[in-house]
Amino acid sequence: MLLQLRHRLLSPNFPSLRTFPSPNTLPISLSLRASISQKTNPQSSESAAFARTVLFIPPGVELDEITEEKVLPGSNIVLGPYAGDAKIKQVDFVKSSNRPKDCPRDERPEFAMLGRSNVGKSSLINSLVRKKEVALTSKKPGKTQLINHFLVNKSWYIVDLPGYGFANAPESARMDWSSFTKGYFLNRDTLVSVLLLVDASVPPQKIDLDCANWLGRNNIPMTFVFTKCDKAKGGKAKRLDENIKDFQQLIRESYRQHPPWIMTSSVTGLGRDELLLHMSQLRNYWDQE
Ligand SMILES: Nc1nc2c(ncn2[C@@H]2O[C@H](COP(=O)(O)OP(=O)(O)OP(=O)(O)O)[C@@H](O)[C@H]2O)c(=O)[nH]1
Ligand SMILES: [Mg+2]
Repeated sequence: MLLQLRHRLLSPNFPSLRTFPSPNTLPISLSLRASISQKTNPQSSESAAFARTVLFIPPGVELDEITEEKVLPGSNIVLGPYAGDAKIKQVDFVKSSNRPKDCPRDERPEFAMLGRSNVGKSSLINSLVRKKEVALTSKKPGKTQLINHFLVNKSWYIVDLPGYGFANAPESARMDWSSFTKGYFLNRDTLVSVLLLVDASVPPQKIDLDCANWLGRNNIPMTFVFTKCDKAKGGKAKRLDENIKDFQQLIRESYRQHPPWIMTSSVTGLGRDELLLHMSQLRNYWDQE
């Protein structure tokens, strides 16, 4: 069912098949929309290659239908015919599990929040559902310790996970990541996509790239969600844009097609509606397969 989608999202890079545009045509994140309007001319094979490698083109969209308006602001995501039902009317906490096998088994589709401790996973959940304390957050890393399932509109799950890369959490509270990753990510048939959160206010971190590469190698669909994009006041705006661009450049070295990415802030709500639309198109496609 997911194979087709997974394939579209994550084609591991084989050097002989590289179709990346030359570096000077690569867009930087904040000027992506401008770049697209200059380049999405369906008559040109260069622009088709550009669109295919840089944009996330969901099922049901033909290359020659893509216009600038169809790309969600602050992202590389093209909106397709499966988008809809992006409003959150109800959210219910269902359960906390400390083992993957204790997670709900009712076949509803789910999205998992993954990323370093303190990157803003729990905050993003609260922002998406527009409630302050559905998921508990903290200034101190290591707040979320269990697998938490939240049921949205009685039909799909958002899953809050403990962060990785926080060495100072007490041993008893720390997750065994090797058994967790195997147990959860590799066997969770209802996982529509991982939302891999990356802090846009710091330069690319090896642990995030390792995580992305592990997901890619295992054909687990992912969307990169850049967090804390409000931390861009004054001179920091350029730095934030450079962090995102540098991260994307590193990812591009591993993928023939770029996975979807989007810029967000849980403080200002930036990217919230766009991310919900993206999740709706992945979910609706998943549902009908
Ligand atoms: N400026 C800013 N701060 C944020 C944003 N998102 C989260 N934070 C802050 O970052 C800190 C960590 O947020 P959490 O949501 O608890 O992070 P987490 O990824 O769930 O962390 P763990 O549960 O420890 O893995 C808190 O102090 C948040 O207020 C954001 O978009 N902008
Ligand atoms: Mg958390």
